[in-house]
Amino acid sequence: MSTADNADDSPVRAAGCVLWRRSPADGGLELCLVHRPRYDDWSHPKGKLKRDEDPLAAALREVLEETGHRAAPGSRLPTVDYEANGRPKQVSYWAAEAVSGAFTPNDEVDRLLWLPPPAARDRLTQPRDRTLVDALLHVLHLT
Ligand SMILES: Nc1nc2c([nH]c(=O)n2[C@H]2C[C@H](O)[C@@H](COP(=O)(O)OP(=O)(O)OP(=O)(O)O)O2)c(=O)[nH]1
Repeated sequence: MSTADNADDSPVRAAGCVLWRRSPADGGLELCLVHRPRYDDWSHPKGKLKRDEDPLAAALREVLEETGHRAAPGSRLPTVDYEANGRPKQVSYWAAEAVSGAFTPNDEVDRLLWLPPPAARDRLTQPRDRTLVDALLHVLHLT
C-alpha cells in the first residue's frame, strides 16, 4: 500500500467538548447544544483539527468559535467514530465547563441552547452523540 493510500484511509480527526454550566436560575446542570443550519441538526460543539494541532486545543478552539464561550477542560470522554463523506471520522471529546463569553449567531451555528441532561439527550440528532451526555454525568459523579 502506498503512502497516498495510507493517507486516504486514515480517519479524519476532529475534536469537541460536552460543554456544561450551572444554570444561572437554579444551579442545575445544563449542557450546551448547537444547531447547524447546514445540516439542520443539533450537536455538541466540535470541528476538524488543523494541521499538527493538539486535539484538546482544537476542542477548545471549536467551542470558542462555535459558541463564543471560553471553557475549562475536565475529563476526557469516549471517542466517537463514524463515516462522513465516505471516510472514517474520529472525534475526540472532553468535558468542559463554560467559564465566560456569549453566543453570537454565525455561519456555522445559528442557534444555541442550554438544556438539562434529559432534554439535551432528546434534542441531539445523532444517537452516538447522546452517549456523551451519560458519559458527562458519569465523570461529574452525577450518576
Ligand atoms: N455530529 C455527528 N454527526 C454525524 C454522526 N454520524 C453521522 O453520520 N453524522 C453526520 C452528520 C452530517 O450529515 C455528516 C458530516 O457532519 P460532521 O459534523 O461530521 O462534519 P463537518 O465536516 O460538517 O463538521 P466538523 O467536523 O468540521 O464539525 O455526518 C455522529 O455520530 N455525530
